[in-house]
Amino acid sequence: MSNSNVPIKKEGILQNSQEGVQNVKTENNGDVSLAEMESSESCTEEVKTVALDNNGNDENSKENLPEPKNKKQSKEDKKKSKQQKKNPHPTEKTKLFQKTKQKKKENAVESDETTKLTAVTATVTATEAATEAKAAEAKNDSAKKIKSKSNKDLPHLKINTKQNRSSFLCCFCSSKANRHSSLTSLTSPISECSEGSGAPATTKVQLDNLDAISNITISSRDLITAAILQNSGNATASKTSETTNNSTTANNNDNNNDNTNNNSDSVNNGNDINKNGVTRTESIKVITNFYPSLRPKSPVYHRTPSPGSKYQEVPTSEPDLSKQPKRSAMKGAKEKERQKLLMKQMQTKLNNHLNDADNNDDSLTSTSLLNGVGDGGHDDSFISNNSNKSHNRYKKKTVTSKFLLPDNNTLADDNDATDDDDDDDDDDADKDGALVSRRLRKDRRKIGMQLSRKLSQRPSFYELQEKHILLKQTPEEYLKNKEELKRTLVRKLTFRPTVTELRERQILKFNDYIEVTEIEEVDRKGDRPWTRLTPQDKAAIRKELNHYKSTEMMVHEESKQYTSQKEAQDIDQELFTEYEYSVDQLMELAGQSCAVSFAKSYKDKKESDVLVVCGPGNNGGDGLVCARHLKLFGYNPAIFYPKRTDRPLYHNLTTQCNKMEIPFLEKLPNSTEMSKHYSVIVDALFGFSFTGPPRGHFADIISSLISSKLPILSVDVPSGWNIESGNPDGIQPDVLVSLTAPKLCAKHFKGRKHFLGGRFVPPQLANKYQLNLPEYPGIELVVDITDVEVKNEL
Ligand SMILES: NC(=O)C1=CN([C@@H]2O[C@H](COP(=O)(O)OP(=O)(O)OC[C@H]3O[C@@H](n4cnc5c(N)ncnc54)[C@H](O)[C@@H]3O)[C@@H](O)[C@H]2O)[C@@H](O)CC1
Ligand SMILES: [K+]
Repeated sequence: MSNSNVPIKKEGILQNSQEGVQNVKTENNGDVSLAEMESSESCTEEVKTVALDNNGNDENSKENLPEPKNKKQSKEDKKKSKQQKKNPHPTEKTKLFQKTKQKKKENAVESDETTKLTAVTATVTATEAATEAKAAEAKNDSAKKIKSKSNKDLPHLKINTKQNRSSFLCCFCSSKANRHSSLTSLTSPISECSEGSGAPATTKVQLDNLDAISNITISSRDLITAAILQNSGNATASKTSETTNNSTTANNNDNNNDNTNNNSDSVNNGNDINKNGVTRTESIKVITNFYPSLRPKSPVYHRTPSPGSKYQEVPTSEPDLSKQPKRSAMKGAKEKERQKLLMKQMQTKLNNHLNDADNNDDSLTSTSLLNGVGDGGHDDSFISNNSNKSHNRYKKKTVTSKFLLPDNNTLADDNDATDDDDDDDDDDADKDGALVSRRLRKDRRKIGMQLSRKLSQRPSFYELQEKHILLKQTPEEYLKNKEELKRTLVRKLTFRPTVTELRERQILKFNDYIEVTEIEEVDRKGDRPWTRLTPQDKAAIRKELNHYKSTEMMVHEESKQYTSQKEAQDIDQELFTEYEYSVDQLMELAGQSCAVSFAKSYKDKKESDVLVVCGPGNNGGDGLVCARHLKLFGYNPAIFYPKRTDRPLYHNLTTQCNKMEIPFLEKLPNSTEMSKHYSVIVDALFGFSFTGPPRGHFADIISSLISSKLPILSVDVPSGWNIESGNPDGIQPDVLVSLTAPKLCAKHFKGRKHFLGGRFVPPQLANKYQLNLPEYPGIELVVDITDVEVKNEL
């Protein structure tokens, strides 16, 4: 059975190269040829692949070209080909080639001492010497073709120079120590391995060229691919090696007849066995970081050369597909609980760490990072900083770590599998560990700041109470406060004033009783139906009522001859509305009537000073007009006008007084000064619209007027009097000038003179309201009614 029929794809796994990528290749001619791809600084990330078809041929090479070579190598190959043509003895050629490569390898060791390598174990067996000549010829032909092609166009191994870890394992020395030595010094010939004594000379030639493949980095994906392929290849080789030893040898002989197939097979079939019984095996052990399940549980790579056997058995190990993860990657029902638990642990640990000094690396290294707590916890791997070895293995996860967790015991299994390999990288692990520590510290600070900021933004206790999230009081306290409030209100109700007290304070006003008397029936049927009362009808009704009230009706004695305040206001409004008088007209006549009454009353006080006190209403306007006429009559008036009105009428009246050089007092003199400077006071504060007790400063003004003891002439109504009942404690004017008609309160006037002014009331209106006004004598504007019995006052 020919191994060439097994489509095995192999990649040279190299690491950490800054110099480029190189390829290892064997030939079926028994001689080991190394096709080195030229190193180039510009292609540190370049990926070179080898793609093989099912026949084991290189798909990338349409012409099945051999491995690419640089010019220098091509020249060397040319020389070797020439030498082979001249002296086709394979042994001498191999020796020369080995010497050359040994020198190159030593130079590479000096220039690349700091390079890290992980894992590649390769054993290559050579074919029989009889086929070397033919293979050399084929190689020579291939090298010529390569000259015309660039390296990029040639078939190549897929090698990524990204830094990563892998294991390099010597198949000849399966022991830990020797593997270690092979890893740390890949450039040294494998023949130096003490336990690789079983390796034939041809193998030494192959491994001597490993210096060219040192220090090359591959990606994780490549490592995984290589691991899978390598494992399958090893398995295939192991299964077939024992049973097909002889046939394999024959097959190799067949392959020698085809140079192109030889080239491919030499790369592909690392487990091929030549007829000398030397096993050609490459073993690659790859430790992947992201797919632990792909790793063999017990990675044992044995080379167990059987005595007398021509091949080497390499046991393989399959990935344990039945292995279950410790935590489910799916978001299950318990996922939230698990996340809560992790968050609790994280917060506890963070609080402890935040209290520690930032430069305390030891405390940091006692923590672990947990990935993906916030996003579902898909990655449950932990990093334990107690072990620097683990840092290196998990450094990629550290970059994406988000939270700290106090857990460092989850790497037991992984460490078991990699302890031996990680011993080789202690120095690197220290550096990586420092990086991880800094990263951890940075993440920890960032998380700490975020949490601190969130904590600082949390609502306070009182805010929660205001938002009714937290109850301000317990239910018991609420009921207790409610009962207390109820008792307080009931106690206050018991202290409320009685009806009598409210009546005394004039808060409640109502009649104590109603007297009902029987009267004779009155026929009120008219000649025509009453639909709308005319003013004459109203006047007739009012007259009838007044007559009835004054003669027959059993009413209060004071109400028999006087009308109400309401009636006086109605007459006033009717003058303005029905008779279309203006206020100016009536006010001028009213004021003039007051001045005439003043002159009639105080004939001996001409040229004396008169204080005219004006209020805010029309009664005050009457006072302004009176003052102007007093000025004209020869008196010396002064006006105190504390509350002025902005209406044009009053503005004009004020202006007129000013033009008449009547002074306006800014301040009312006290009673003493008032009595000293003035002879008479004209009271024009309030008229018939006054209600209630005087408000504001008017009470003091009225008191001052009373205290002055000066004679007071009141316009229409003594200010501060109740329009119907008067005020015995108020102003007691010397002269009262009633306008239009005497008001009910005029009954209480006990002064010296009582005049009726306002000779402007139309007779119809007087008749309407049954005023029974006295006749004005002659052309007088006023009539003295001091001694006249007034029957119908307003
Ligand atoms: N048809 C008539 O009888 C005429 C009446 N005239 C005069 O107009 C007067 C009526 O004028 P008004 O209707 O403007 O009334 P008032 O001149 O009597 O005064 C009303 C003003 O006094 C204020 N006031 C009322 N009660 C108060 C209180 N307790 N404390 C403090 N301020 C109080 C009111 O707020 C209002 O500004 C009559 O008395 C008379 O002097 C004349 O001007 C023309 C014709
Ligand atoms: K008055």
